[in-house]
Amino acid sequence: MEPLINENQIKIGVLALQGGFREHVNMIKSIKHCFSECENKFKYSIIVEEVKSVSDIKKLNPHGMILPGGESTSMAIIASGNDDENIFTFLKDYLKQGHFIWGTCAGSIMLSNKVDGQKIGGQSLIGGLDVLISRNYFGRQIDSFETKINLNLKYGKNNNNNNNNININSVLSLENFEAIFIRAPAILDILDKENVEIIGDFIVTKKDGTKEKVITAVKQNNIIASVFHPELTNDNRFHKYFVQLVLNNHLTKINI
Ligand SMILES: NC(=O)CC[C@H](N)C(=O)O
Repeated sequence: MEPLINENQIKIGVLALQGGFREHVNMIKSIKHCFSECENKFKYSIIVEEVKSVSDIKKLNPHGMILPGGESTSMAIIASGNDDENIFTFLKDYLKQGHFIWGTCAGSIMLSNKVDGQKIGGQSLIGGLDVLISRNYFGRQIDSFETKINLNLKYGKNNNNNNNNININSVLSLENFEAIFIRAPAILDILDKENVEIIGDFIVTKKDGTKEKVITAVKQNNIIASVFHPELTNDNRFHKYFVQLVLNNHLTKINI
C-alpha cells in the first residue's frame, strides 16, 4: 500500500558528517509548526532528519538543508571518502535546483566561493556563495567568544511569483541576538554586490585597539550563511526564519 503523504509538511535535512548537527536538529524540533503567509493560512508540520549520504538526502527529499559547524576540512574529507556519490557535488546541484541551504560556521566556509586560510593543498568546497571568507579569522579555539549582535534577516528577492502574498521585502530585525563564535570565520569581502545581502555584522575591537566591522551573516538568493552558532543558544528565531524561507520557497515552487 502507498504510504499516506501529508502534503502539509516541510522537511529539513541536517548534514551529519561531523560537528554540531544534533544541536541543529533539536533547534528545528523545537519549532514544530510554521505557517504559510498566504491569504488562506496553512499550517505546516516540520520534519527534521540527520543525513549522512546522498542516498539519505534522496530518501528524505528535504525542502531545505542545514550544514552545521565543526571542521570544514574534516567534512570535505568525509564527503569524498564515501562510496556513495559525493555529497558536496550533490549539494551543488541541490542549490542549482533552487533549494535553500543554510551553512553555520564551517558550513558557511563550505558554501563560499573563495576561502582565505584553506588547509595546505586546498580543500573541496560546495561553493555558490560569492564572498571571500577567512577560515579562522578570530583565531584559535581559545579565542572563542560570545557577544550580542543585531541581525536584519531578509526574506529576499528570489521570488518571482506574485500570486502569493508573501512580503518578500520584509525584514525580521533581531536585536541583541546571542552570537557564539567558535574558531569562527568572518566574511571579508562580498564579491557579488548585487546579489549578496548582508543580514548581520558587528564591530570588533582588535588586539591593537582598532575597530573593524566584520560581516557575520549573508543571504544570496537561496543560500544563507552565518559565521556564528545560533543552534548553541536557547533562541530559535534564526531557525524559524530559515524554516519560513524554505516554506516560502516551496509555496513559490508549487505556485500557491
Ligand atoms: N566552529 C566552526 O565551525 C569552526 C570552523 C573552522 N574554522 C573550519 O575551518 O572549519
